[in-house]
Amino acid sequence: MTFHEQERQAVLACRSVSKTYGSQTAVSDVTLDVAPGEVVGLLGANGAGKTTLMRMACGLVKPTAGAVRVLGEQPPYPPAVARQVGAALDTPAFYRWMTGPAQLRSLLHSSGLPDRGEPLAALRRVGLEDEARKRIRAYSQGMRQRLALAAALMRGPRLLVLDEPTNALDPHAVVMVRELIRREAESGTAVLVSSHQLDEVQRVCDRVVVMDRGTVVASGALDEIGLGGAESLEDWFFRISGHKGSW
Ligand SMILES: Nc1ncnc2c1ncn2[C@@H]1O[C@H](COP(=O)(O)OP(=O)(O)OP(=O)(O)O)[C@@H](O)[C@H]1O
Repeated sequence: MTFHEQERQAVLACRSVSKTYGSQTAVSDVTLDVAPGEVVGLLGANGAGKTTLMRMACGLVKPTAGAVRVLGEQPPYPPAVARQVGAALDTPAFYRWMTGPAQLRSLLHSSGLPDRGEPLAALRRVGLEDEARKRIRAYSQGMRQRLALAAALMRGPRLLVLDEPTNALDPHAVVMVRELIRREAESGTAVLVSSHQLDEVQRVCDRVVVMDRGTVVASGALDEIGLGGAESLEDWFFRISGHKGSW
């Protein structure tokens, strides 16, 4: 497949993307595709550039150089494309006085969409149906994280961008999120997910991309990166990054 055919097939295509903040390079010359039905894990130490790359993918941060495309369109995404992007990034901004269903409904309305039952269905998918009457200010951190996931899923996205979706979750919720991500991918959604939980990444991702100080230092399909014998993704990560204990 040629480079251009590959780009046409990808839901998300990042081409030589960089982002600098003053003299600080957050992301440098990253090229990355995510195809329909593929789950790509973004790995790397704190400050490696994962969140910045994900923000650029969602059109929230403008690249200093290079191009990002979702479904062939560059940011700012037209509404028809923006609706196909579901994102749960670091600290979601919720109206804390609202209930979960009211918050999700308000997100639908702000994009000009009616409520056809998506908010309650999404809350059920993340196991928050019993919290429907509670105001968000009374949610635990894990509940807020699940609400962010519900918001990302609600509109049936073709691209799902999840920044550390399980970091505050209890073990049952971690399994639920894993199954949910796999189910989304099986239905054709392209998923880009960052995580420091390498055992989870190994369970859920088809391919991993490792970033270090803004650049991609390794990448590959999980069945191709040569996890030797009993080697885990964690062992592989430390072997290729050569700085055990730094994240
Ligand atoms: N708005 C900003 N202004 C200045 N520097 C920034 C900004 N956002 C990110 N950076 C810097 O860019 C680099 C990459 O940050 P980023 O948040 O993308 O890393 P990360 O891989 O997501 O880290 P973590 O694993 O801790 O979430 C860091 O050095 C960070 O300090």
